Amino acid sequence: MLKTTSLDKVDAGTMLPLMEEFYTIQGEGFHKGTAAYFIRVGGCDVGCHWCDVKESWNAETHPPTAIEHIVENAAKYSDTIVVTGGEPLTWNMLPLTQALKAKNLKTHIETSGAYTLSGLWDWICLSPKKNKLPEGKIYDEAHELKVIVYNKHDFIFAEEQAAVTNENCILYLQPEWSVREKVTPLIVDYVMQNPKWKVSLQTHKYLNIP
Ligand SMILES: C[S@@+](CC[C@H](N)C(=O)[O-])C[C@H]1O[C@@H](n2cnc3c(N)ncnc32)[C@H](O)[C@@H]1O
Ligand SMILES: Nc1nc2[nH]cc(C(=O)O)c2c(=O)[nH]1
Ligand code: SF4
Ligand SMILES: [Mg+2]
Repeated sequence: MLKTTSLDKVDAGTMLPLMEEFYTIQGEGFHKGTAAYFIRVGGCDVGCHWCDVKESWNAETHPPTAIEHIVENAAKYSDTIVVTGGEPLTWNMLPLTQALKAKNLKTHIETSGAYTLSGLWDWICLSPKKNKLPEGKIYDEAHELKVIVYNKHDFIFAEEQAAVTNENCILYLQPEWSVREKVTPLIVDYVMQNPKWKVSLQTHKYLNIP
C-alpha cells in the first residue's frame, strides 16, 4: 500500500527517484565555473553507450524522495540548482521547479530532451542524442546546445541539431571523455573553422571534483 502511494507521487512529480545530490562547481557549458547544487534524478532509457552515469539508468534502484526534502537540502547550499540525471524529463518537473522557484532559487536543467519538456527553468542545457532525438518544443526553449563528440560524424549531427535550434542558443561541442585525447584536437580545429561553436570541456573531471 505504502509502495503504491510512492509510485503515484513519483508519477505526479511530488516524489522523485533521487540518485544523489551534491554541491560542486558546474563543470560544463555556459555556467562552467559557477558554484551550484546538483540534484541527480534516476531513470533514463536513452542508452548512450558512453554515458558517464550508467548507475542512474534504473530508476528502481533510487529511492523515491519527497521534493520538499530535496528542496530544503538544496536551499542550504546554493542559489543555483542544476537538475540532472539520468534523464530528468522522464518525470514531471513542474512540482520540483515550482518549489525551487518559491525559494528564489535559479533552476537549471541538463537534458537530452528525449521526453516532453516540463518544469519552470531559468536555464536549459539541451544535449541531444542520436538514438532518441529531442521532442520539438525544447529546440525553441534551449539556452545552450551541447553536443557530445565521440567521432567525426558527430560534427554533422551537431550542425543538423543547430539548424533546428533557436537562433539565440549558444552552441557547444564537448569531447566524449573516454576519447578526449583523440577528439579534442578535432573540436579545436572545427571551432576555429566554424566560430559559431564554442568548446566545452568537462572541467570538473580535470579538477577531480564531483
Ligand atoms: C549524464 S547526462 C544527464 C542529463 C541528460 N540525460 C543528458 O544526457 O543531457 C549530463 C551531461 O553529461 C554529458 N555526458 C554524459 N556522458 C558523457 C561522456 N562520457 N563524455 C562527455 N559528456 C558526457 C551528457 O551529454 C549531458 O550533457
Ligand atoms: N561538476 C559537474 N558539472 C556537471 N555539469 C553537468 C553534469 C551532469 O552530470 O549533468 C555535471 C557533473 O556531474 N558535475
Ligand atoms: S541521455 Fe544522458 S543519462 Fe541518459 S544515457 Fe545519455 S548521457 Fe546518460
Ligand atoms: Mg556528469
